[in-house]
Amino acid sequence: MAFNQFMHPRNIYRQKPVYEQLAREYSDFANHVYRDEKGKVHIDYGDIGALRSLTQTLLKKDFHLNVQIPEQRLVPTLPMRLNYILWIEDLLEHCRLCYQIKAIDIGTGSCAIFPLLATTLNPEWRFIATEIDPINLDYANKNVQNNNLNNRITIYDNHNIDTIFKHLVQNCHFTFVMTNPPFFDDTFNDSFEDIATKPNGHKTSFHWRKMNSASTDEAICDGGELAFIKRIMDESFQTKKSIDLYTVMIGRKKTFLELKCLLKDMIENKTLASFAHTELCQGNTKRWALAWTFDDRYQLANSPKIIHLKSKPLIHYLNPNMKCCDYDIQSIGNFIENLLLNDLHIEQFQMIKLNKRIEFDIKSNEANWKNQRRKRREKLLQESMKTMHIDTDVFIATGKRPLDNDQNNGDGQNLKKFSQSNELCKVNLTYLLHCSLIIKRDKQDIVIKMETKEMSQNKSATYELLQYFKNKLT
Ligand SMILES: C[S@@+](CC[C@H](N)C(=O)[O-])C[C@H]1O[C@@H](n2cnc3c(N)ncnc32)[C@H](O)[C@@H]1O
Repeated sequence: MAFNQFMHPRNIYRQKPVYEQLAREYSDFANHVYRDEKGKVHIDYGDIGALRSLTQTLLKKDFHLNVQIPEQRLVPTLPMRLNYILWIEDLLEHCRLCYQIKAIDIGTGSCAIFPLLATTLNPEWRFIATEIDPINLDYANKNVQNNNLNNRITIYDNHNIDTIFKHLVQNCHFTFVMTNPPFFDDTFNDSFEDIATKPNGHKTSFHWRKMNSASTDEAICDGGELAFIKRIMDESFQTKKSIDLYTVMIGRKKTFLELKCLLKDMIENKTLASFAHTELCQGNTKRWALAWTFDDRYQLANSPKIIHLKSKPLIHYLNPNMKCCDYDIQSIGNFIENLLLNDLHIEQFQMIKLNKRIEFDIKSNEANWKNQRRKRREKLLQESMKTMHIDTDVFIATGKRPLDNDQNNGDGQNLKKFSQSNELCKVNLTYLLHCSLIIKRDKQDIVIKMETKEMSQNKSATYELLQYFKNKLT
């Protein structure tokens, strides 16, 4: 379950469900579990019946949703679908889109999983959910009715209609569009592979098509997901601000990178206001999502995202002749704690003192470690002006001194931007910086080891903070 730690922070399935307990409570699910030689309960991830039962059972247990999924139709994996919905919630929060939320789900499947989950989590939201497959349409309608959601979710038969969604938007405004599009090209040459963990714990790579019960309509469209999403993009250029946010879930990294480049070009050509992207992680599977908008009130570029950062630990050997504090783990830990609190004003950190090491977990949305040299220069300048009896108020009030250059102005703006995003990130739980810092011995030496953690928006903040500590720990 390599990627579970990168699931959305509000995803309840970061904690894997306990199959033994589920089997005790739900008899249908109990038919699909087995015990290994140590007595631990598992399901066979290669058995579509078991996966179907798992999704139905979790929908019932965790969301009180009663759902039927027919054989020969796609079985949605719940944690991944939930990741996508939670990211959309973040985007709406970021854009302050809170009222009268009306959405379109393109290709809702038999389960109508996105509208059912999203309206259960957000009692104000309403959906039009489209489908072309007759069996899916039938089941989606029943699933909506059986859960008494027909006043909030409308299933729409898109069959025989050439456009994907733009016909729904005439004289209507929607808050967002979402879709998990059909993924395969009709040439059947797509090698869309997932990595699965066998019950014995070994990893195996398998061809997804052999593993899922999806019908041809569900899984295949001309040109695969890339062509389908390009059609959505084309239509979005006709509907523009009639929909606040356009979002898509993507199955292949290659498609994601190509679409991201397209969106970047559109931003450069000023045909689009902004766009955002994120990773959606579950178990051993990773998907991607993109969002774009034509409305420049919504600054998607600095919206919350989850990126799986493969980071190498940064290790720094401390100088035994350091003057700032004693060369022992306790003193260095206290010195760093003091810097975090009183110099960097970071309040979101934990310090754990263990027998032979001290560990910190640090989160921040303020980059106060930046521009330390400039800050020192400013302080010195102010002090020297005071002794020269020059009125420093003018400079301090405007933030401009004769020595200031564009770089300095830019940095000031950056700091402001970070503190603004602080407000937003409280809800979304992503940070400008999230890292661990460990102080420990390596033979005779003391080292600090820093590593970027999952809620960090990028890796550079960890490098910068290490640089800051290096300058202080002399
Ligand atoms: C990959 S499935 C996704 C199903 C569901 N949303 C989920 O995430 O499990 C894609 C769905 O899109 C439907 N579909 C394909 N082309 C469509 C179109 N032009 N309009 C609406 N739905 C379409 C398929 O029938 C299929 O159910």
